Amino acid sequence: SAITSALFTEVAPPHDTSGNKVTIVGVGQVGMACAFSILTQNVASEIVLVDVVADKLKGEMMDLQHGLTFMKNVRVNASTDYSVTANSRLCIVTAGARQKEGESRLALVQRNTDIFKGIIPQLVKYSPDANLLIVSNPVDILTYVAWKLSGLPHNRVIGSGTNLDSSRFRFIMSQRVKVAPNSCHGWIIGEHGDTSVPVWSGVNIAGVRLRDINPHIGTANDKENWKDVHNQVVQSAYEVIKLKGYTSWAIGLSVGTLAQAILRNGGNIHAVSTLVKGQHGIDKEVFLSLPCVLGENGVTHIVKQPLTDEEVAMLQKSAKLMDEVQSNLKM
Ligand SMILES: NC(=O)c1ccc[n+]([C@@H]2O[C@H](COP(=O)([O-])OP(=O)(O)OC[C@H]3O[C@@H](n4cnc5c(N)ncnc54)[C@H](O)[C@@H]3O)[C@@H](O)[C@H]2O)c1
Ligand SMILES: O=C1C[C@](c2ccsc2)(c2cccc(Nc3ccc(F)cc3)n2)NC(=O)[C@H]1Sc1ccccc1Cl
Repeated sequence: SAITSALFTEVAPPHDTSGNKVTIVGVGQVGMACAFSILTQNVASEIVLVDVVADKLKGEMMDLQHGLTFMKNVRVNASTDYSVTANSRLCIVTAGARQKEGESRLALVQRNTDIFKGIIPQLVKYSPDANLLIVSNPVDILTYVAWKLSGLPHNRVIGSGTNLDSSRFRFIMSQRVKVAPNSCHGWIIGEHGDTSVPVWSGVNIAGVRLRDINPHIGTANDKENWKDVHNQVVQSAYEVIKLKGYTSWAIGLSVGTLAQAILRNGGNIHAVSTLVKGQHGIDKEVFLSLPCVLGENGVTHIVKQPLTDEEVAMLQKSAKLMDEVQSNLKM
């Protein structure tokens, strides 16, 4: 235009894509909480939103764009056409149908698997070198589905897994101990949701294991009933659903932290869903959460936690059930 040609002398053609591009598929409650968390944590230089509902997609894009004067160097774009996602370093998938009251997990899985058939191949077509971060539920099975549909190496297909479960556990623990949640340490592993596995031997404050103080911690005959902390992780998820109808802020902050570890090649360790075949005697191709080292090549290491026979048995039970569900899926 007359103004820009009066204003600028072009020196070189600007690149139309930036180095730290993150795509988020699904601009529902979770997807937008992830977008806002990534925006405010300065994780990406460009955020691209994709959804099938064009009006909602454009509205969410505009609403974020109107706040960019308060941010430093980040751009926001959106389209229902996947070409807008080209050269993303990380693609986060929150798309899918929400669990309906009383809906069986298997019904939800097939519905979301069918949705993934239209998403995952498109993401890989335009960003073959990206990491995929799956959030949609049931997240462990859908991370397996995404891996199979993507053809990517399994280390670059990650599920948010028990990262949210673990953050709820640490918060609830912090309320008991009355110190900051990030000073309370504990790892929930295995299958995300109702059947997750708390590793009581690792629950600690400043490296002091609570089990060394209370040897019965996590068992039925523990006077302080610490097992209830894990029960509350599950109950609180249902309570939030009952109170507000969905969950968003905690999962959004969790995904922002995972994105930061991946995009900054941080080497941070998080409980995320990864291919666990060969770990803890699991011989099936299933994705469960274990403490993983995260960087720009996805999951580079899995921490070999010493587990009790009971903890191993719970992981193997989840692995068996998920393998059965996966074998019944029409991919
Ligand atoms: N892993 C976790 O810890 C965790 C936590 C909370 C929610 N979730 C899951 O995240 C998912 C999203 O939850 P929500 O509350 O945001 O649901 P939502 O219904 O608010 O949003 C889902 C979005 O996906 C979009 N969508 C549907 N089909 C699509 C397609 N083919 N392509 C692109 N977009 C599509 C919808 O238009 C909608 O905007 C659910 O599966 C939920 O269970 C996971
Ligand atoms: O995985 C989800 C999806 C869910 C959810 C909640 C209870 S079971 C699944 C979620 C998000 C959005 C919609 C719904 N709907 C819904 C869930 C259960 C139900 F019976 C009816 C509707 N649920 N909300 C969540 O916080 C997370 S984390 C979570 C869930 C169960 C145990 C422990 C954890 Cl850490």
